[in-house]
Amino acid sequence: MKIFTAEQIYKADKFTIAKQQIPSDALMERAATQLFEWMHSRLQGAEVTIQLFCGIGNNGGDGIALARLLKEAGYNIKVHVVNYSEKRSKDFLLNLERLKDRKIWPEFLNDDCVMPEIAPNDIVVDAIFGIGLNRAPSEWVGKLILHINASQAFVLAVDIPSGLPGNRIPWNTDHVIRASYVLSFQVPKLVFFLPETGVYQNQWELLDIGLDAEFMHTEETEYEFLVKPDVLPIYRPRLKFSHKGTYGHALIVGGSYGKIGAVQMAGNACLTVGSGLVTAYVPECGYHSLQTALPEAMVLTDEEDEYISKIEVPFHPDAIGIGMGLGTHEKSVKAFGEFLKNNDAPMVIDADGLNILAKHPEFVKHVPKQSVLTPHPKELERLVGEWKDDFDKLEKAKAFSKENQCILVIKGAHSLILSDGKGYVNSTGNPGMATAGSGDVLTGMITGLMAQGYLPLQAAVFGVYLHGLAGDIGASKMSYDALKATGIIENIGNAYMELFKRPEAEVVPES
Ligand SMILES: NC(=O)C1=CN([C@@H]2O[C@H](COP(=O)(O)OP(=O)(O)OC[C@H]3O[C@@H](n4cnc5c(N)ncnc54)[C@H](O)[C@@H]3O)[C@@H](O)[C@H]2O)[C@H](O)CC1
Ligand SMILES: [K+]
Repeated sequence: MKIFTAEQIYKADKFTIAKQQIPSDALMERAATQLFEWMHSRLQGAEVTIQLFCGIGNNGGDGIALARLLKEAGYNIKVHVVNYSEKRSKDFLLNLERLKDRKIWPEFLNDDCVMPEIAPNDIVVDAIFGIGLNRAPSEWVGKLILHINASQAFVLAVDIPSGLPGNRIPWNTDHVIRASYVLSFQVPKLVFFLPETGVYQNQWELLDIGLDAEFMHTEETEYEFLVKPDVLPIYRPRLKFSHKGTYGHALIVGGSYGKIGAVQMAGNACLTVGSGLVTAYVPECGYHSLQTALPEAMVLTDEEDEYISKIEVPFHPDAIGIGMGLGTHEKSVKAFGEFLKNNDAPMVIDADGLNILAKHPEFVKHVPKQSVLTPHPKELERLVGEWKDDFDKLEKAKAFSKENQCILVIKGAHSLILSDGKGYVNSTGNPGMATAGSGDVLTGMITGLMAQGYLPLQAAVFGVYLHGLAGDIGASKMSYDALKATGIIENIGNAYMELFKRPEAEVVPES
C-alpha cells in the first residue's frame, strides 16, 4: 500500500476530479459521507454531544460538511470555526453556506476567544488542520489544541491529528491534537509510523473516497506500508519434486560464552522459516547445548572455547546470518573482518556484527553488496551517527544504505526497510515483541528466506512481515507481556497459514 506525500494527494485529487468529471466539492462530500457513516454505524443515534472544531481550509470543510450530515441524522452538535486565517478555501465556504442554509450557526473562535467547554463524555471532531499545515499553528490555536487534549473527551481526528505536519516533526509537541482515533483518507500518512510522530494517535483507519485507481497504481512513492497483498506475491511456493537441497544451506555465525541461546534461536527460526539445512558456527562451549536444543541443525565449532577466533567453514553456504551473541573480543573482531573480506555473497548482519562495523568503519566497504543489516535504533546510531529527529534519521539511514548498497532494517514498532532510496514500513508486530532474542529470530528468518532463494530485499520485506505476524499470533494466545522470542518461532508456521487464509467472505460453503 503506497504512502503518498501531501503533494501527491493533491495531484491525485486533481486527476480524479478531471477523470471522473466531478466538481471539487464532490470529494469533500465523499469524505464527509464516509466520516458520517463511520460515526453513525457506531453511535446509532446516541444522545451524545458532538463538538466539531473546524479550520478554514478543506480539512475544516470536511468537518463542516460532516456537521450538516450529523445534524440531518438528528445528532446533537456544536460547530466551532477555528478562524485562524482570512484565506478560507472555496469548498469550506460552500459547505459553510450549506450549513447556514439549514439554520446551523457555528461559533467563530478567534485569538481572543474564551475556550469552549468540553465535557469528558462529549465527542470532539478535530478538523482544524489537515495535510495542508505548513507552519506552526499560532499561539491561540495551540492553546485551543491543549484545551481539547486536556478535555478527556474522545477525539476523532479527520485525516491527520491537527498540528501534525506531514513531512516533519511538529514545531511544538504540545500544539498537536492527541487523537483517540484518526480517520484518514485513502492512504496512510508516513507520520503515523515514526516513533516521534506516531504518538499523537491511538488508532487509525482509512476511509475510501474513491481517488482514481489508475493514478494510485501508477504513481511512484518513496514509502510503502507493507500489508498482506504486498507480501503475498513474494512467497515462493515449495515444489512437489524438491529435496532439502532445493531450499538452501544456511550458515549462522555467532555466540560466545553465555550467549549461545542467540544462535540457537536464530538457527531455529532459520529452519522454521523453511531453510533446507542449517549449520551453526559457534565457540566450542556451545556445542552440546546446540546439538541438544536444536537437533535439526549441524554444528561446527571454533578452536576457542568461549568466543569465535576464526570463521572457516568447509562448505559454501547459500546464505549467512552473522553477529548474534558474537561479542567483541578482539579475536572475534578480527575474524569477523576477515570473514567479510573473504565472502562476496550477501549476508544478514545483526547485533555485535553491527557494533563491530560501527567501531571499525574500515570494515564497512567489505560488507557484500545487498547484505541486510538489522539494527535497532541504538545500533543504527552507532553506524550512521546521531540524528536531529526521525526525518533526519531516515535521510541518514537512506544515505548509508545507498552509499554501501545494503538493505537496512530499522527495528521498531513499525520496522522500516530501506533499500536503494525506497522505504517499506511494516504493519505487523506488537509491543510484546520488545523482548530478548526477538532480533535473533528475525535475523534467522531473513537468513532462512535468503537460503531458499528469496532475493535479499524480498527476504527482508517478507521476513519482517512474517516475524511481526508470528508475534501477533503469539501475543493473541498468551498476551504481550508473556510473549518470548521462542514464542515467535513457535508461531512462524501459524503466520504462514494466516498469510494464505482466504477472507471469510471468499469461502464458499460446501453444498
Ligand atoms: N484526497 C484527499 O485526501 C482529500 C482531502 N480533503 C481534505 O482536505 C485537507 C487538506 O486541505 P487543505 O485546504 O489543503 O489544507 P488544510 O485544511 O490542512 O488547511 C490548511 C490551510 O491553512 C493554511 N495554513 C497552513 N498552516 C497554517 C497555519 N499554521 N496557520 C494558518 N494557516 C495555515 C494552508 O495554506 C491551508 O490553506 C485534507 O487533510 C482532507 O481533510 C478534501 O476534503 C477531499 C480530498
Ligand atoms: K485534523
